Amino acid sequence: HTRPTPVPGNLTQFEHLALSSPVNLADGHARQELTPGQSRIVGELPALWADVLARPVEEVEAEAYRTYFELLGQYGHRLPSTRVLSCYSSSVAMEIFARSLAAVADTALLIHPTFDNIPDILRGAGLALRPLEEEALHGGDLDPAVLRSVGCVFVTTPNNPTGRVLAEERLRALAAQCAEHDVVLALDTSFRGFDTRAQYDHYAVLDGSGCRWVVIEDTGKLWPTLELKVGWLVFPEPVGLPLSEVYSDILLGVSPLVLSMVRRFAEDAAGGGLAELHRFIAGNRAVVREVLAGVPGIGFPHPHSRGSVERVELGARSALEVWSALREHGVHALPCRKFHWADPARGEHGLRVALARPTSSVLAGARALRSVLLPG
Ligand SMILES: N=C(N)NC[C@@H](O)CC(=O)C(=O)O
Repeated sequence: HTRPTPVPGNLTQFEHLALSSPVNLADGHARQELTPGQSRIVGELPALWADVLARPVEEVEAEAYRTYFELLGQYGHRLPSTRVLSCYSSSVAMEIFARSLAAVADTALLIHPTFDNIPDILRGAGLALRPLEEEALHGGDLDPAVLRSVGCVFVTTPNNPTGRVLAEERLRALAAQCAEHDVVLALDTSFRGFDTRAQYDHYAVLDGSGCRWVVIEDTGKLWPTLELKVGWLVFPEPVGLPLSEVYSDILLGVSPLVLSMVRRFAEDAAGGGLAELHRFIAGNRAVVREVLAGVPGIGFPHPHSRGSVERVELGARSALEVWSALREHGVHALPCRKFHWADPARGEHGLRVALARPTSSVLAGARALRSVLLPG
């Protein structure tokens, strides 16, 4: 008699359960097959190892973030005031940011919904949180009374799991409000690689705004690099946060081999790989929508999302019950309850499906979901 698995307490624990499952459509990490160009880079790793041994690490690091940032339209790293700190992952970067922010502020205004490790990390650093609904963020200026009550506005863009992108004009207006109220503006841009609408030069806008800002960039969601990735903390000096000091508590630096591999993947992406990835993800999104078409009560609340995840609304069905039924088929998706960190009930009927997977896995998972939704 096996003990029933307790319901995981956060999204990453759901994802951990999925790691060894036959069809893992839970986490937002890239698990599609390597392209031929990417496979060739894997074959180059021994040569890259020798190459980085012969070069200064700061040169390898600058080459990596320049190539990656400029692949995605971001040129502000060239500004003399810009600092870039390389971290083992975007969540490590987030932890460093949270500890630094907590040294100078006690409350953050955080986009809602979003991936729950963000509020968990911010609260873990002792910060109180207020939710910023997407509609309010995209709708126009924020309420000055709210801005006066927080030390930071934190926005995930493109957002997870909605795919909603902060448009350039909205970023400009938000940064101006943050400058006016001396509120730190923080952006988590982990999904920007999937959406060209998120690839206008954010740094040009931020640098011109006069506000204090921090951007977290992430290479880990785009390419299937077995968790070999970099999270970058990007900010202007002075930013009024002890980022460098807290960084030095956590690490000295990331592997130059990983930096160099990221640079090569970014070069391959610039040579056509990124457009191919977008087509691949769009194809997998179409598979999910086609297989589930016609199932009563099913909805796709984010029709314009281009991110590597798709939220499916299940009508009156409980996402947790569907998640359990899917597990019987060896398939894992992600119940959306915990994305709604300030109002979990709004995630009760949502299920997120990962799209950065082999198309055969997406097809198998969507078919299993259809069979669970249409029993008999
Ligand atoms: N440090 C954590 N918790 N990592 C998981 C996170 O990367 C997964 C994610 O962002 C997503 O599945 O959308």
